[in-house]
Amino acid sequence: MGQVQSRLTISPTPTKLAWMMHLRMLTTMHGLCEVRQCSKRWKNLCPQTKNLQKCQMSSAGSSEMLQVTVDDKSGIATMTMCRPPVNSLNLEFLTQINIALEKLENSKDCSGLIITSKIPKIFCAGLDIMEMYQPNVDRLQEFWRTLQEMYIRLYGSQLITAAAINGASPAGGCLMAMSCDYRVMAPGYKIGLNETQLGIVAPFWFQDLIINTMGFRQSEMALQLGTLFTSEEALNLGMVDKIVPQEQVMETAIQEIHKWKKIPGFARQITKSALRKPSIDKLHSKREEDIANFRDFITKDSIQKTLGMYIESLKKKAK
Ligand SMILES: CCCCC/C=C\C/C=C\C/C=C/C(=O)SCCNC(=O)CCNC(=O)[C@H](O)C(C)(C)COP(=O)(O)OP(=O)(O)OC[C@H]1O[C@@H](n2cnc3c(N)ncnc32)[C@H](O)[C@@H]1OP(=O)(O)O
Repeated sequence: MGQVQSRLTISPTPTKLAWMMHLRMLTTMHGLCEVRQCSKRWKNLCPQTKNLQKCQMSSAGSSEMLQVTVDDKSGIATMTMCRPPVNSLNLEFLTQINIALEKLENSKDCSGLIITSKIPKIFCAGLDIMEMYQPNVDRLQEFWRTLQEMYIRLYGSQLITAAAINGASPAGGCLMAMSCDYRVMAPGYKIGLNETQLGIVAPFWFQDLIINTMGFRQSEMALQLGTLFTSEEALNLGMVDKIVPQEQVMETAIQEIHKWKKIPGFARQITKSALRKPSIDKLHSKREEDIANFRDFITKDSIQKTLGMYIESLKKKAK
């Protein structure tokens, strides 16, 4: 077990150096645990368990935001989001997700990943709107880069990935789910890219992802209208692959990954990469431009006003 953990440690190879420096900068800026400290925690925790390895990847004071377990019999990892109240994705949370994705990707003992939520009725509420409202521009840009990173890692993962969608999944939550290979959802929730309803625009890579998932015509309607679909509508459109009762969502995701594991891994990975690489390469080639577009768009007075009104409407609704 201890050996398994040490293989999950991020090593500073030249290809990873830029990413490490980026993480270091974030840890310094935002008080997150250092990568090496995270690895140490992982090492320290795991020998205490038998089949199930548990890793707390959170910074001190925000423990359990992200729980990662790896079943060492099946090699299936589960990443459970628990950032109350609604698992919204802020800079620190995204950074933790990226660290976990990198570790799992590099682990020889992990072959599949399930992403799910611990918060009742919520999978993920998308981006933390507070990151975009009256922002510090440096942080805003870093936030967007970190979101791009999450998409690149998850959509491009060699692992078999499944979203166990056990609650609402608007916007960035939908992005996360659609970046997986398979989506199983509980009935009665909403999912979709609702950006236009907030007065903002889903960037080109969100658009590419939904088009890749459910085709152009349905995507152009969904994107312009900012439609949030019921689980049943999402199934009919191909946005999700299966609906099962809430209590069967996890088990169904596990069974599905077992099914995919029967396919020779090398062939499956090359096929996945060939299908997804063009979209990922496109973002790679336009990354800085996309960050600048996001910054310029979000910091417009008119967009700030609209976001302010949206935040107010959410707060009123919550009362
Ligand atoms: C031309 C170039 C273009 C370049 C690109 C430009 C721009 C693109 C930018 C970004 C893309 C954006 C992606 C996104 O993900 S934006 C986020 C979208 N998310 C939403 O709209 C979801 C909003 N939330 C809800 O609908 C509901 O909260 C819920 C998730 C369905 C849950 O409902 P529930 O009734 O259970 O909870 P409450 O509504 O009472 O909420 C509780 C509590 O949480 C706060 N909250 C909700 N969502 C968010 C969020 N996304 N971020 C931050 N905070 C959130 C809510 O305000 C309540 O707070 P309170 O303090 O009042 O308790």
